[in-house]
Amino acid sequence: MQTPYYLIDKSRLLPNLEKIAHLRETSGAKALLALKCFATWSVFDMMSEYMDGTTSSSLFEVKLGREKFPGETHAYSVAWADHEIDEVLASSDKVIFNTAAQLTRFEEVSRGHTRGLRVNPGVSTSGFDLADPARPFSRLGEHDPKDIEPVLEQISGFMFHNNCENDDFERFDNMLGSIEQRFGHLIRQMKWISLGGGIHFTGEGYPLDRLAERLKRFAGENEVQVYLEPGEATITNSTTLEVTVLDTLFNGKNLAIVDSSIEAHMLDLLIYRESAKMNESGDQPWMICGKSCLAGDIFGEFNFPKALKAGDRLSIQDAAGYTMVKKNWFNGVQMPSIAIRELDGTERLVRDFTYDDFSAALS
Ligand SMILES: Cc1ncc(COP(=O)(O)O)c(C=O)c1O
Ligand SMILES: NCCCCNCC[C@H](N)C(=O)O
Repeated sequence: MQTPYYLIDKSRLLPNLEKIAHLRETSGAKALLALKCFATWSVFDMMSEYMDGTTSSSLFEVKLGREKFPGETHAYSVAWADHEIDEVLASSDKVIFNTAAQLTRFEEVSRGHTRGLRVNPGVSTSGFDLADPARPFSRLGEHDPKDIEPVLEQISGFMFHNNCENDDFERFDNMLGSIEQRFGHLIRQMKWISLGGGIHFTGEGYPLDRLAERLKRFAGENEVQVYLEPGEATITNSTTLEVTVLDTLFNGKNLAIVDSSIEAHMLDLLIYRESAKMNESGDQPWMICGKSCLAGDIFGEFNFPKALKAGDRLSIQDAAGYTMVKKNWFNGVQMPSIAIRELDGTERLVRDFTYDDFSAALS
């Protein structure tokens, strides 16, 4: 297959899905895939056997969830536009408003639909200001019980999303405790509560059964159906970005230029200033660089067993979350195709991109 391409390996996706299924069974919580993180629908048939549906951040994600992923479709957006709301309602099972003002604005048109409100608990686990829903002056949800009380009658659920790559169960437990302390009297008047995404419960060594027990207790004590919205936890470590070395040079360090671009194909790494991951080792350090014009288009520095040369194939690990949904045509760099490795080891191409797609993205 011609590089670059994202390779979704079902045998690496499966263990995550099995953990999700275990959590659902033992806790009673429902799990919705957060499409903002991963929306490559060619594997939705498999994922939907282990999950309850999808949640969204826009009208188009709502429509994709409804069209491609069997099960429940939750519709959330930071703000719905007047011209969107009819389609949002037609394609969703629940609509979640970000503010009481949006709920009020669309109260009449959404009457009869299952409705919820995003609540911002004011605490989060994000180490990144950029991804911290509880950052100062956050626009993400209502934070004051006084502003929520007047609209309580119109809703049956809340959505909290305040975790970010949180692999620390104690921290999750404490934060849920503080949510109960501050909003418990309101939660107990609801039928369902979504606790959002950002819990790294599919990670190695995560105490899944303690999480299940905590969620079950939360659901029981508050008499609510719990939902989780895992994005990253669902697809972590399932996918690689397959690239080829196009050129090498030396400028104080060994540099290899590959047929991909961090800015175009793994943008989150650049945004959050993180290195890509590679399963390589050896005593030869190489900097792996992208082919866009951006000086800092660098995937990271890795050790290899021998010198790299043009034509070498490399696999960049953990390339599913917030990659394919954010890929772009910067510099007109060839957009990676998407391929799937089936459970029997066979690989098939499910999407490739051509000059026509590049041209059609603009006018
Ligand atoms: C409301 C909501 N739910 C779920 C998620 C998914 O988070 P993660 O991919 O970290 O699990 C996000 C991330 O932005 C979110 O904002
Ligand atoms: N790896 C660096 C942090 C990634 C942040 N995750 C994506 C966004 C997140 N779900 C959010 O709540 O904004």
